[in-house]
Amino acid sequence: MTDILDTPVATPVYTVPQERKIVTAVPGPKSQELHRRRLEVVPPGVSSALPVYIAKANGAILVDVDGNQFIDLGAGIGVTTIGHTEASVVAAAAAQLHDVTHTLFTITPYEEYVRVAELLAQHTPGDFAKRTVLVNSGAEAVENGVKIARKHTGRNGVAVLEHAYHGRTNLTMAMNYKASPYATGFGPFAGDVYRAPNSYPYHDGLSGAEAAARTIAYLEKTVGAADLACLVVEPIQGEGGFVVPAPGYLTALQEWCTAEGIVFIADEIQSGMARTGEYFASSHFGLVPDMVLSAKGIAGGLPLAGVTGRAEIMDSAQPGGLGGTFGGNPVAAAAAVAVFESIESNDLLAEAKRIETALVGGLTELQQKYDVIGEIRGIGAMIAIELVQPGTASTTKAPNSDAVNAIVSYATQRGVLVLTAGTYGNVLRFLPSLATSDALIADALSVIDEAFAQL
Ligand SMILES: Cc1ncc(COP(=O)(O)O)c(CNCCCC(=O)O)c1O
Repeated sequence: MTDILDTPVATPVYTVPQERKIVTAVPGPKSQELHRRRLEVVPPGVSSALPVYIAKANGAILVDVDGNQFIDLGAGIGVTTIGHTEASVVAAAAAQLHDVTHTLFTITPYEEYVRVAELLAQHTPGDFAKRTVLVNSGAEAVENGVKIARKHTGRNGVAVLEHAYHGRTNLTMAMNYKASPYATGFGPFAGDVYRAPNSYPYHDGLSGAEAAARTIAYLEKTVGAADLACLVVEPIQGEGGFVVPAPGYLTALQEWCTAEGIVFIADEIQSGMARTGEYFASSHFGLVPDMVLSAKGIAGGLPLAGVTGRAEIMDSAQPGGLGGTFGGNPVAAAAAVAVFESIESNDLLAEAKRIETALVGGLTELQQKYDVIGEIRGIGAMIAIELVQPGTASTTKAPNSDAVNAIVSYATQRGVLVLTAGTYGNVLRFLPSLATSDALIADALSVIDEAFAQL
């Protein structure tokens, strides 16, 4: 039998040369003109990390209106995981646009929604009956996961972890750890949300069992299991800085939840959909969540999110209790089917592992040169470096956000788009699409090497 790794993966055909190219100042003149227009009609609350206006995107490359080409190491914060304008996604969405663009699934359903629910049942961890409700955004998925857990348990309490991020709606703002810029001034916030210490091995030095005992003790004292509907956990914390918990931490939390009748919800909105080399990061930790939340990469750039859970939990919601006008839109659902098919046909789980090797190898070389690189962490194509003040990597590990900002600025001027993260803004995160070649990663890291040398 041919090993899947021996199966030739089709060489993708790109519509944009996969190379970095800077031909004007960044931002260029056309971007600057567009920015002037934007300031007249878009509030500053909608900020842009890099105010260059993108005219085309394909594979791992963004092309701005001035003809500059950027290596995109952010994928729109983990959305274009299989590559920008991936051919099969474009074809599936285009075909669907000609057939059905909208009916509202809760009025007259259509197959694409059902097919996505079947694929999520197949690829989320756990061999049991599952149900999925499709919505439009990650925060909407979190909101629906919480309300279904509350209905199922008859309890109100929502437990979350330090350094978590879950969205920008009223409930999810209350669930986030960092207030600014997401929540400042936007209160009052939803109640019955209880935040406990997480596992952050680089800083706490705790084993998974020790960190889990701390989390559980905190929740038992501040709210009590009997009042908790759910515990919502990112297997790898995204906006919090790609914090990978200590081995055993997450399964210890899940065991406690199971024993106490608390719904364990894995927020896989940033870590899911092949990003880490598994369909869902939970699999790396032996987790079988009661509910898995998906979004971002699921539809290749189109807005779609899923709440997938044990049938007996999901079926707690009364008929008509779940829905929304655009939830599971046919075009987004068709794109999602193409994403799942592309992950299989192009062996993208292996590509994520390839990218981990390329990124970790290159970043390890940089860490040997620059002592401000405190830790390299992450899994698959979800890798980050935490930057610390010089000389503190093995002592206080004091955050160094100035270095992060200087590196991002240097890199973007030279055609490499890399994103920040972390509660203290001192994390550089790498979320490249799985279409990013080793050569592009090496080129991008050479620019980041120059940036470190300039610090
Ligand atoms: C784990 C996790 N859960 C939930 C969400 C929220 O998903 P939405 O699709 O942005 O609502 C996210 C979104 N993270 C990026 C936010 C970007 C921004 O708003 O500036 C996440 O990472």
